[in-house]
Amino acid sequence: MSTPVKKVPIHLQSAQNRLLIKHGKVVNEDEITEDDIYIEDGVIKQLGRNLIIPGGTRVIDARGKYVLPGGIDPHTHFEFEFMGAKSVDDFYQGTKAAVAGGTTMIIDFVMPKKGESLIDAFYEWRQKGDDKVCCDYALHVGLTHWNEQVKKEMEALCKEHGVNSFKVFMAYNFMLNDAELYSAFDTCQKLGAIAQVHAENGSIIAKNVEKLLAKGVTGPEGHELSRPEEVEAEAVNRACIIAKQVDCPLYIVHVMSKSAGLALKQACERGTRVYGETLVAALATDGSHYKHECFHHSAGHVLSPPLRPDPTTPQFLMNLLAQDALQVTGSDNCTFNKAQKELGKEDFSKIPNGVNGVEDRMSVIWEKGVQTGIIDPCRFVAITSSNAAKIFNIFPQKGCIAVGSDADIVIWDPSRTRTISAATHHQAVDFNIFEGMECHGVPEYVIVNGRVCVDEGQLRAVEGHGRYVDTPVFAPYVYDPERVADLKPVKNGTHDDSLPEHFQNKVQIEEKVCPTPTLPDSAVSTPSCRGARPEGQRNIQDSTFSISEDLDVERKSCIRVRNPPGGKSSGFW
Ligand SMILES: NC(=O)NCCC(=O)O
Ligand SMILES: [Zn+2]
Repeated sequence: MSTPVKKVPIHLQSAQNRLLIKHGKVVNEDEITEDDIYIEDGVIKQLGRNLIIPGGTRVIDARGKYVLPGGIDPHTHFEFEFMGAKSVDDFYQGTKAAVAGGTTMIIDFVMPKKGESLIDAFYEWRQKGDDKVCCDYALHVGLTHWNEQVKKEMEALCKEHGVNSFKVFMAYNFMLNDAELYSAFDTCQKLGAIAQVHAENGSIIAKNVEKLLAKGVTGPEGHELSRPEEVEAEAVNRACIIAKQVDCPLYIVHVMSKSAGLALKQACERGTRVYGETLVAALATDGSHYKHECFHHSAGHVLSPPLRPDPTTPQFLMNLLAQDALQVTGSDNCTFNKAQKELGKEDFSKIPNGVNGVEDRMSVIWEKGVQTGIIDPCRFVAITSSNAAKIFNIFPQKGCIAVGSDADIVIWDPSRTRTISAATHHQAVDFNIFEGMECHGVPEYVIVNGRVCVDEGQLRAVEGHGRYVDTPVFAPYVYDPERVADLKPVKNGTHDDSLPEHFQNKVQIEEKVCPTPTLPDSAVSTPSCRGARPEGQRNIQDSTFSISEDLDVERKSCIRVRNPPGGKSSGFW
């Protein structure tokens, strides 16, 4: 376990804002190149061979290693009050663990209580996250009820708070009915947002739970029995049909079963704009654990939708990822300790739902996907970072190794192995669903916004080092895929203080909101005004020399960017 590192005042930070990564194999979603990477002030400034760089730059030798974009985990629940308990990984512990495993950005879910203002809940989440995050983060917002006020607040969240995704639930006691789903999707479409869906038929589940408990089935095995896979598949299908009526792009979170994956694939073939996320849990474990004699073991695996009893499910889902029938992997990290899981000791329906995964996602997916030969390293990058960055409209700032992109980078040693255990992981939770799994692929260095946060395997995460990142509406990869061919990131060359071409192509620039934007329009990147950030905190190290001094990240943040609405299409990869 590492010791937590507290925020270091700017004047005491040591000089290490310049890094050169040499001799590695640079993996992007579309190609592998043998380039060196020069990083300064948190941004990739040069990519290529024989780079001319300033003296005093730290050099990391990545010979024999892959150099990957840092992972983006688009599905976490840190410090989340749910089913009578609060998840034990907070934004510090959770993002620290993320970084330890090679993830450099997470997207968490703001979850308003039923009837609560969405904006109030958003601020509550910012308060929980801003000072604690060890890596960048963004927020989706849950719609736990539906009315005109919600609609208004969705608009404000999109226009003023950098939110472009809203999650609706078809299960739990805050689920929406079909008419409400229709209105929520319609609103998302008009705003240029993405609708996310927890797809399970909540009414069927409630009846099944009643029946099972009446029959005396009270243990964790009842969890999967009450939510069989057709109950998931039916909801996926229904959500797709509803979304298609209003032409709303849809993102199905945590696809956990073969039937649900196939329902999604078929909807896509029928012309629905739908993207699918599966979980690392679903790719590496299965429902056999619900039959384990130890309550803590079986309850430790309870999440919704459940792991499936069919042991061929994990490989089936990996194949769907390989075929691009699914596009994204998340963790749905929502961790409850053994004592909290005991809330459901007498009744499986009261076991707080959720498992770990934010730390182990990268290694486990490498093991089950690349090591087995089902996917190659490029596809690994696509499903662990680039596709999420595209869907949530932060590509190529994130999810990409290109000139002008954030220096969120993992140097990955495919020849080393590690064995996962709750005894050695960095998460707060006292259980690990991947206990004992040996994984090839270890992050030897993890660079977060230009700072080396895992250094030769040693975790040096910094509380508060991350920023809130806006996710602008009308993601071209979702709303305007025909234009995507023009949005190629710059894969070599030097940052010359002007906006990299790929950013120019991508965005319409709109100066507003912040009082003193002094940066020229040409030097704009995607993140926009973020609140509650002390002046200077983003500058991670002292610097007396810069080859591109004009690109001041703090000032850069004061210009908003917005993507224009575009045409429609049924798919983009
Ligand atoms: N998935 C789960 O079981 N817990 C987290 C909440 C949710 O995503 O449904
Ligand atoms: Zn979730």
